[in-house]
Formats: sequence, C-alpha cells, structure tokens
Amino acid sequence: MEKKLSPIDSSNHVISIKGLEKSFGDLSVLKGVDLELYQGENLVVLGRSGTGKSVLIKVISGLLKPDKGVVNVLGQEVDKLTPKDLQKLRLKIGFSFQNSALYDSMTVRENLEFPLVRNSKHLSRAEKNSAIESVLDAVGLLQAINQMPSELSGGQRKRIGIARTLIMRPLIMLYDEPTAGLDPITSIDINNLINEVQERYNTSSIIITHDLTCAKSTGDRIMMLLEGRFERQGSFEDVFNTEDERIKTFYNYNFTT
Ligand SMILES: Nc1ncnc2c1ncn2[C@@H]1O[C@H](COP(=O)(O)OP(=O)(O)OP(=O)(O)O)[C@@H](O)[C@H]1O
Repeated sequence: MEKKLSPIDSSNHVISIKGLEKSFGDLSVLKGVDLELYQGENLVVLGRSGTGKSVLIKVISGLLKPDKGVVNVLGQEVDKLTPKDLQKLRLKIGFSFQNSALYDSMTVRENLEFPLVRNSKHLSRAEKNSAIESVLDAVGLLQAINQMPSELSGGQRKRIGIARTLIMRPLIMLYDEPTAGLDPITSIDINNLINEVQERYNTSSIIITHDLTCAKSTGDRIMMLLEGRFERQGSFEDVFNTEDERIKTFYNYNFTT
C-alpha cells in the first residue's frame, strides 16, 4: 500500500550529515554521504546488503566515529560529544534494531519498565504504569502486559520492542530492517505501526531496509545508497523511474522473486 505522505517542513532538520566518509582498513564503505532528516518525516534508506546502511546508523548514534565529514544530530556534532553528553543525546533517539531482543525472563510489563528504572528514576509507580500502558496501547498490545515474550509471535515481539523504545519518548526513531524475518502480512502490520508512531508521537525516523514494500508504505522520502553514496532520492516513483541498471535490478529482484 502506498503511503499518504506527511507534510514536511524542510527548513527544520533533526539530522544533518555532510561529506561522511567511513572505511575499515582498505574497505571504503561510505564515500561522501550527505543526508538531511526533516522534523516529522519518515526517511527510508534503501540499499543492498553490505552497502553500509548499518554503519550509517552506527555513526549517527555515535557508536562509530566518522573518518571525515560532519554528523549533526539534534543540533550537536555527535563525534565531538563527551561520553556523558552522548549518552544524553542517545536517550532522545529510539533504536529499533534487528537484534534488540526482549528479556525472556521478564514479563512484557517488566521489559517496558526496564528503561524507565534505568533512566527515569524520578517517576512514581503510577506514572510508570501509565507510561507502560500508554505505549502498549500505541502498539495495540495492552492485553499482553502480563505475558512472557516466549508466549508472543515474532510480530508481537517486534511491537513490544518498539514500545520499549517509545517509552523514553524519543524525538528520532532509527529502524534497522524493521520487517526482516517477518511474513508479508505481519510486515504490513509493522509498516502500519511505523506510520502510526510517526503520527501519534510526531517522531522523525530513518528506516533502513531492502524491503521495497516497507519503503513504499512507510517512506515520505526515499534515499538509495549505492556503492557508498546516495545516488538517487525523492518519492518512491522518482527513485525507481530510472534507466540505471543497478536500481532496476534491485527493483526487479524485490518485486518479481
Ligand atoms: N566494525 C566493522 N569493522 C570492519 N568492517 C565492518 C565493520 N562494520 C561494518 N563493516 C563492513 O562494512 C560493510 C557495510 O556493513 P553494513 O553492516 O553497514 O551493511 P548493511 O548495508 O547494513 O548490510 P545488511 O543489509 O546486510 O545489514 C560490510 O562490508 C561490513 O563487513
């Protein structure tokens, strides 16, 4: 399903990257990447495996340092921050990583309480309960509050993972392969949830994926990472309306196999 595009204020960016380069030994992964994430938009970063999408997310979140370039997140240059300030900045970013597993020995409620206990010690019991119930309601799983992760489906666990991220009220969401390993119907549910989160919490998001259905249904704007650079960007149609064989192959592989 195609996305109803959100109105974007392109004068107001929450992430701005200019001339980002990152290599590992002889392997040059990002070769001069520019990217702006605008307030309130869903930006999809598409690219084949190994093109550096996860490296990009790690640089944005300060887990990797750029070799060259400026990476500004919420007005701060990430690689110039002290560990304490970087930690503060990270609390404003919600990470939905492929491997952000739930704690199996804790109930859903305890899993959601965990980040609050660590980072929002001032909250009362009632405030914690209210925050937990509110995010569970947002992901449509209030009824699962006392269940164990092992009792939930893969799609439900993904939803709880997103709820656990939302509980800290992030300004930016970073989704790394949100539909990986999910069947097509469950993937549609997650795509819808990404859009609901955008509307409900007014988050700005980067969605890293090679799933074109996910790109089409969640992206206000698409950027295509090819050989270390963003070669094309725009609406889904803009990006794929091209004679570039590399992009045509990517499209055909996704939609015809
Ligand atoms: N810490 C690291 N040390 C050395 N090489 C790395 C490191 N992190 C990533 N790489 C290399 O950088 C390249 C890009 O990796 P990355 O994980 O960003 O790809 P990706 O586009 O996210 O792929 P996928 O879709 O498969 O997750 C790969 O060749 C990877 O081996």
